[in-house]
Parts: sequence; structure tokens; C-alpha cells
Amino acid sequence: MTSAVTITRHGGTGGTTAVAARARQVVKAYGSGETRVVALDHVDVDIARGQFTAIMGPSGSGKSTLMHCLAGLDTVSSGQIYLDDTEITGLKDKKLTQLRRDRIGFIFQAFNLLPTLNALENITLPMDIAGRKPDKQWLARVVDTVGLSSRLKHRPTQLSGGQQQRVAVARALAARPEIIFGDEPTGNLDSRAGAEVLGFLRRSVDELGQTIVMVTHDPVAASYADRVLYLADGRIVDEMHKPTAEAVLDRMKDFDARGRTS
Ligand SMILES: Nc1ncnc2c1ncn2[C@@H]1O[C@H](COP(=O)(O)OP(=O)(O)OP(=O)(O)O)[C@@H](O)[C@H]1O
Repeated sequence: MTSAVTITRHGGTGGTTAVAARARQVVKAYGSGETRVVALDHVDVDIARGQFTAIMGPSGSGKSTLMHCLAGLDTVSSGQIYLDDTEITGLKDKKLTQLRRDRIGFIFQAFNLLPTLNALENITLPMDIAGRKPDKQWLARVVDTVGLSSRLKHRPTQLSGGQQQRVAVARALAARPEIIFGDEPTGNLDSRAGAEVLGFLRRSVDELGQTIVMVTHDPVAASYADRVLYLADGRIVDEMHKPTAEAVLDRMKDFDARGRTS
């Protein structure tokens, strides 16, 4: 009897296609009648596997809404969202919860660590809840990549903000999700701790093949990404590959100036 071996065709931590997530003609509207707000207006986007993508744009442009729709945390009004080959729009609640748990990782601005658990227990908690055994080698590599080996027995209150966010990053990476979504993951950190966490996110893409999508307002944070998508009024209006902080800042100033003159 031969045993089946799964080989990932395009590298990375899961999935079989070069595109980790897709949005097709996605519309998201809140409210109705006079109070109707179109947060996403026919958005088409492909998120490349094994890449770090930043989503930028002015306040209210739809960044969080796009991230939440891509991650199956929010429903769309029309259009389709795919994770790898799975269409997630239209999935029933139970299947969607399962998919988020098994295939997606999250890093939010608030670290959301449990105070009574130590760093290692926090990192493995989602897998414990899902009844999955952590892959020990992978876990060791993740812990090493985020530089937490000597802090695993510490509780969150015994860690700095940057270290706590690194625990949250390790928690997201440990389950080897196909894609990680971050909503301003360094928003609560000072610039040094923020740089540290962003460096670890970058390494997880380069060394572990992780796919990451991050919403940010910060040109320096965006410069760690491979690609920046710019949203305005619920539409993707521009993108930049291999961004530098200066180029991102210039582009933002350009948008501001155009916004004021139009
Ligand atoms: N639950 C909601 N009910 C009604 N309107 C909403 C809701 N959530 C978001 N919106 C509206 O949708 C639009 C997009 O919001 P979203 O939070 O996606 O923007 P954002 O670009 O992430 O903004 P910020 O940078 O300020 O966080 C905004 O006009 C917002 O007011």
C-alpha cells in the first residue's frame, strides 16, 4: 500500500493555489434608505499566497470591512469571497466558524491573551479548543522565529506589550493557517516594539511561507509588506509593490491633496 503525500504546489503553509483569497464584485452596505452606507463597492482583489499584503486608505474607506469580509467575520451584501478554492460567502454559520478556526489566523490590536495562562498555553489554546495536537517541531520553529523561547512560562502581565503581541503572532502562526489577518496589529505598540513585531511577521512570510493581510494606517508598517492596496470610498483605487515608507507616505499625501481638490 502506498501512502499519500500532500505537497503544497506553491509553497506556503497550506492551500493548493497561488491565490490564497479572492474577492469578486464584493459589495457591503450597512443600513438602508437614507442611512445606507456602501462600505465596499464592487471590490475585486486577489491575495497572493506566501505574500505580505497591507491594506491602506483614509478613515472610513472600508479597510476593516474588507478584511472582515475576506476573513468570514462579516457577511457581504453581494459578490463572492473565496479562501483557496472554497467559496465562503454562503457558507452556513457552523461551517464558517469551523473554517475560521481551522484555516484562518487573526491578530488584532488588542492582544486578547488570557491572563491566567502562560505564553505557551496562550499560543496553543486555539488548537487545544479545536482538539488538535500542536506539531511540536513547527511550534518550536514558530516560537524561535518570534523570539519567545525564553518567555514561554511567563504570563501576559509579566511580558512587555511587544512580547505580548509576539505571543499573539505566535498563536496565529502555530496552527499553520492558510492566511493570517491583522487589524492594526502594531497599533498599540511603541515604534520599537512595533518594528519588532513587524519584523517577525516579515520573517514568517519569508521563512515559514505564511500569507498575511494587514490593515494599517502607518506607512512604516506598510513598508514591511510586499504589496500595498489603497482603498478609497469602498474601492481599491491603487496598489504598490515593494513599498518603501517614503513612497507610501508620498502616495498618501497625493491622495489627500486630490481629495481636497475634488
Ligand atoms: N456596523 C456598521 N454599521 C453602519 N456603518 C458601518 C458599520 N461598520 C462600518 N460602517 C461604515 O462603513 C464605512 C467603512 O468602515 P470601515 O470600518 O471598514 O473603514 P476603515 O477604512 O477601516 O476605517 P478606520 O481607518 O477609521 O478604521 C464607514 O463609512 C463606516 O462608517
